[in-house]
Amino acid sequence: MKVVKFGGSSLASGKQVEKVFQIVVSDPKRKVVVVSAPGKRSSEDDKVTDLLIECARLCLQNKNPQEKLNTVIERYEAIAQELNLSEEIINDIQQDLQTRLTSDKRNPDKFMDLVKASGEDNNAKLVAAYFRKQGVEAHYVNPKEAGLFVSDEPGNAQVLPESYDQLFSLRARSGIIIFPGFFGYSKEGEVFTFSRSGSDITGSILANGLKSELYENFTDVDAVYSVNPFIINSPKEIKELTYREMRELSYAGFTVLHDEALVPAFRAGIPVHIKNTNNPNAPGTRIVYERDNTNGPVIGIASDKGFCSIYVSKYLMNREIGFGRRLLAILESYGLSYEHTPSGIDDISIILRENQFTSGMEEEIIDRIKTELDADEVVIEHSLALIMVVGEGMRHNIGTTARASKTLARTKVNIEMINQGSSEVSMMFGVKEIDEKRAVQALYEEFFAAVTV
Ligand SMILES: Nc1ncnc2c1ncn2[C@@H]1O[C@H](COP(=O)(O)OP(=O)(O)O)[C@@H](O)[C@H]1O
Ligand SMILES: N[C@@H](CC(=O)OP(=O)(O)O)C(=O)O
Repeated sequence: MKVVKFGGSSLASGKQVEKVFQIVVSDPKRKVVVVSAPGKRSSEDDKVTDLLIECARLCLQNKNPQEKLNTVIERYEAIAQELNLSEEIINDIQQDLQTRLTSDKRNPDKFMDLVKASGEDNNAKLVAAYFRKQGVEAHYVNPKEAGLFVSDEPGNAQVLPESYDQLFSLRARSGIIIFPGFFGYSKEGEVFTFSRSGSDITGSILANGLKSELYENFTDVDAVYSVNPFIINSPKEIKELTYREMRELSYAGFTVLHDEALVPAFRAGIPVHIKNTNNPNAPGTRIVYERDNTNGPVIGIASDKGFCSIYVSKYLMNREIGFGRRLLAILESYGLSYEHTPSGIDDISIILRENQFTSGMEEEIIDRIKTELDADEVVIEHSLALIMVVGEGMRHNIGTTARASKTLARTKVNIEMINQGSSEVSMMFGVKEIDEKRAVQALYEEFFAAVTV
């Protein structure tokens, strides 16, 4: 059997839901269908999840969410009308939203998760109703009833290991299971969501729990491209990737799959297949343990903005036992997570996402590093982009780093820092945000101009 996940773009309208139905029934092995909330119908449109977040925010500020709420309901209404579903489903959704929006707000983060999760929950009910209307046995299954338990971290939940065994029993159910993505329940029975785009994670958890032969992830592109299609027009499609390569690429900016979504499938050895709802006959991209290494050293180039670096230098830092630990402990005390720590003999840089800083935090941190660690220099550099060049072939190829840095030099992009991943399947270049696009374009030319991926 197969677990199939459809993203928000695949469920944005009635026409899209019809495509989803056709895809599911065309293969009897497609037993479990994980759905997201309706996404954007066009680039100017809103995602239902974003509208729900806005509704919850307004409620928390004691403001009237009615206008936003109406827009959410209109989205479901439009889908239901296109699919000729009865009014009843919309009444149920309306009632469900009212109940959630008038629930306990003493813990704002929990309230937010309860409202956010309604996007997928109500959509799963709607999709199940449509499948039944088409004469197919289909059942909405609630994550609590199925045993999908998660940690109680609002907006960032993690699956609890015992869930996997519980989910296995779903195999025995008759018909097609329509399962809402993006959230689970804590042991206390409260709703907690994964981080944004987390329906990908739900699909992978179910694939693992149900020991599925394949996890198919349907989205709105024909394949994972070797570079973000917003940076290069029609980039080369990737046919096959290893889990390690995809994990690095999704973490570094390939938003087509949530970066945490591979782990459950990987642990159970389940291949992941990315496919296009709008073009299901396209071969798509397979993510597997091992692949043939015939494409050259690099399989993909990802990039992301919004980073900063805390540069710390101190003469004889190399001899000072515990310096790194004490430096990271300062960041830990502010709840900051870091991405990379390239270092030299007397200096170290900590790379982190700059949106984690609250006002005044930066000055305090500089001050503490200077006084507590007696550092000679502490400088925070903002507006950095990280470019990740990824490929299993890099391990066996000499000179890939040299090729990449020469290319950036030729393009007149200054490299602020370099980090060769210890896994040897990636190398990272830090550049100024304004140089990101040019840098990625030049690297793409260098590594992909004459290559089949
Ligand atoms: N390297 C890449 N390959 C394919 N798509 C990418 C890549 N990098 C970013 N994307 C973006 O990911 C999008 C699909 O992910 P997402 O919007 O989350 O879809 P869904 O609605 O199916 O969850 C694509 O439309 C594309 O814009
Ligand atoms: N709807 C949620 C979860 C999700 O996975 O959505 P999508 O499949 O549209 O990325 C979000 O927007 O974060």
